[in-house]
Amino acid sequence: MIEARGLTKRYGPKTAVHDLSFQVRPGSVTGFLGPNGSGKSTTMRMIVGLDAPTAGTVTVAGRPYRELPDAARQVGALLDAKAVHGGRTARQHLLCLAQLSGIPAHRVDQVLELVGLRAVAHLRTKGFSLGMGQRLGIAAALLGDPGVLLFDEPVNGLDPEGIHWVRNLMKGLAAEGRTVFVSSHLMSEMALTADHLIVIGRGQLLADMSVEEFIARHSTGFALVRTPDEPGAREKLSAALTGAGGAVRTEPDGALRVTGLDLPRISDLAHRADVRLWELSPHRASLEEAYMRMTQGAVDYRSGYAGPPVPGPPVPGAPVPAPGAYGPGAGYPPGAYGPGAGAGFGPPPPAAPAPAAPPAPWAAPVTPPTSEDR
Ligand SMILES: Nc1ncnc2c1ncn2[C@@H]1O[C@H](COP(=O)(O)OP(=O)(O)OP(=O)(O)O)[C@@H](O)[C@H]1O
Repeated sequence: MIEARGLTKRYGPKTAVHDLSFQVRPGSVTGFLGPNGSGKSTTMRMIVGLDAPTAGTVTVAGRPYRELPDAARQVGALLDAKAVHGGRTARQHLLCLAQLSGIPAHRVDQVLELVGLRAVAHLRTKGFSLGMGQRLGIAAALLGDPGVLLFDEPVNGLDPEGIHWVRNLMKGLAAEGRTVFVSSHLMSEMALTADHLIVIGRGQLLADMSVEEFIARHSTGFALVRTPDEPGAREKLSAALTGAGGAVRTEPDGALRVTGLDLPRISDLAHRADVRLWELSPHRASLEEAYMRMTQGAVDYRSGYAGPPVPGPPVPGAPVPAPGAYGPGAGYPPGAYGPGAGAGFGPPPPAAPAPAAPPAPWAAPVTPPTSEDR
């Protein structure tokens, strides 16, 4: 188990991690999610003693990493796959690490096989592709057969087959009872890989819950309501909906996004307010959208292109939804989207976790690089 308490890291005036407290438990994959620069790598570095906390503590199996007896056999980490001496072969690189930690040489061949690099073990790592480098980093993390594993963005640079392999590897390691902590900035990836999520933004904890709970809380239904472009129509409807207990926001395209009221009620309220409707359709927020909404105030680096619509500001006069307005029970009643619930209902939530993959054949062969790569 990994346990952080009030963990804080400041670099001069910059607070990279602020008062983080969480536990990462054995037997499951815990996803560590946050936008770029949110403090994931800093947190992981503090877990393995590469950075000292400014305040607070973080322990592995009850002790700070540096006080762990035989730490290399207890904790394995992939933090920076590029931190490899390019002049060494993959096997030499792992042998050096093994010797430093008193790990027998035969374990090197085991992990090379496990990560699918056996065929290229004799090649210098400077010719390795990004994906091969990631596999080598994963092999290094597995060398000591540790009970606690940390992976910082392990699918970076991997092709779909490699991503699938990493996913199964993480799940397999957790199924063996290990503690698996894996960072990513992709909610969609974590929804498929992790059992539990720790979400941070600007170094602070935003969510700590199971993936199931995250889905239950954030994949709530909402209705999109569109009125003709008549003066005051939208405002009149918005007032009627909020008066009836709905939460209303304006989408960038002018549609109203309504939670807390079912479709027939919205229709009745519109009728009573004498507002015509051009659209009344049910939707579900995707997990990616929920994650973006959760972290949008905590993004350090934003592109000029705003991307897909994130809910806009509340309609003038409409109350801002209370915390939890989008939470359990705030959307349509269970089954409102189910079979037979009505025509024109939207698609199911797109990012629901996939069924567990069958036991993984972890070793996946890698194509050796061409001579140009070397
Ligand atoms: N050694 C350092 N000196 C100064 N600032 C640092 C240092 N390391 C990290 N930071 C800053 O701390 C913040 C958190 O960085 P960190 O690398 O931990 O984030 P991250 O969530 O891992 O980001 P990414 O997903 O982009 O890797 C950033 O603003 C970063 O610039």
